[in-house]
Amino acid sequence: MTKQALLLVNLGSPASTEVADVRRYLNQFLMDPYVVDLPWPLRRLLVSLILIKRPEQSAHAYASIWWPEGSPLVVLSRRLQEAVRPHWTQGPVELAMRYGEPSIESALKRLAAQGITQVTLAPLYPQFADSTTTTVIQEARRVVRTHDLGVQLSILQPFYEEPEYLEALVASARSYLEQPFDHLLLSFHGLPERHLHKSDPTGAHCLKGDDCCQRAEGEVLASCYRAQCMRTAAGFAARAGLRDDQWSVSFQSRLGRAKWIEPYTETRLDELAEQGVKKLLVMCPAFVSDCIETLEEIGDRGREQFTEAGGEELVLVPCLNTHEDWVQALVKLCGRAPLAL
Ligand SMILES: C=CC1=C(C)c2cc3[nH]c(cc4nc(cc5[nH]c(cc1n2)c(C)c5CCC(=O)O)C(CCC(=O)O)=C4C)c(C)c3C=C
Ligand SMILES: [Fe+2]
Ligand SMILES: [Fe+2]
Repeated sequence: MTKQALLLVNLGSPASTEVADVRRYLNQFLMDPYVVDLPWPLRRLLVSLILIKRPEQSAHAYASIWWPEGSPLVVLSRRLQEAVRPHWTQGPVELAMRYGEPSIESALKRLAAQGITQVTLAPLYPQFADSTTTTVIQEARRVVRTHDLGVQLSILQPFYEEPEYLEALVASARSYLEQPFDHLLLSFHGLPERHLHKSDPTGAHCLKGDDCCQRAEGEVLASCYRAQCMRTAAGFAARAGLRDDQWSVSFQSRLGRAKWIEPYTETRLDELAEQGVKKLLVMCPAFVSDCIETLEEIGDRGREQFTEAGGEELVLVPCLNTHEDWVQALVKLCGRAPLAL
């Protein structure tokens, strides 16, 4: 029987916390036209400006969360790969990173060298964005085409409101939700507003009115990152049995001067402390593996900001990582991935 390989793809990290490695990683990441979506000369100029100070700051942040085995994101992704292996019986399970190593190119070439012709590509992002999902798919297609690998791709679709994903999220958070808390903040990675307008197929829906994301359906929902985040949050809250006043949504990791989607996590942390929230739970459902954005931005800086603003305790709920229910969910979702045209 023809083997069906599974290729899990996460974002990637620098090779080490050395400033030079962080600069190389940030350059590859930010020069991706799906991430900084400006014409090449402007993108080159802007990224070069960012690369003056950012590598040093980011290297410092990475050093504060780095594990003896390496970057948490890469280590946790490897552990996920190992956990998925025994359940994916159709063929080999490979892991790649969109930026840095192991690359999508090396993983696909390795599979093709084993005679694999069918690959299920799994971008590990629950919500769709050009800067995550599209760039992974395009890179995989480029590699297959350029190296004439003769590989046919099936592609895991954004799973932001798939019951298996939401139920795994609830199971992974259960022990935290059972303890007393004042509020749950669901903090998603942010996105420049411009990216939403670009992927809005109607050109007239996104960011029009306070409830455009709640109203999004069909092709608008399929391409709106913010609307998908709202669906994840509402689906999670309903399954976890939370009242509407017990939770809210925010967006973190803003970079540069452009307007990013709101509300900003930084603003919400101050507001919640001012409103008298003492014990705050924070979950980050845009990330399936803990990484610098969860461990450092929320777990370190966010915690400090919240307590300085008057809060008492910020508890970071771990990402899905290798939770058993998530492993089972991922295998099921990947098993249903449609063949790409
Ligand atoms: C224009 C810049 C960025 C966009 C757009 C963006 C979208 C985006 N990113 C993730 C997931 C992750 N991002 C991570 C780190 C990270 N992101 C940016 C910038 C943009 N992201 C930078 C510069 C960095 C590096 C860290 C830093 O210098 O601050 C990570 C973690 C990587 C790690 O090694 O731990 C993840 C994961 C999503 C889901 C997303 C769009 C929705
Ligand atoms: Fe990012
Ligand atoms: Fe939208």
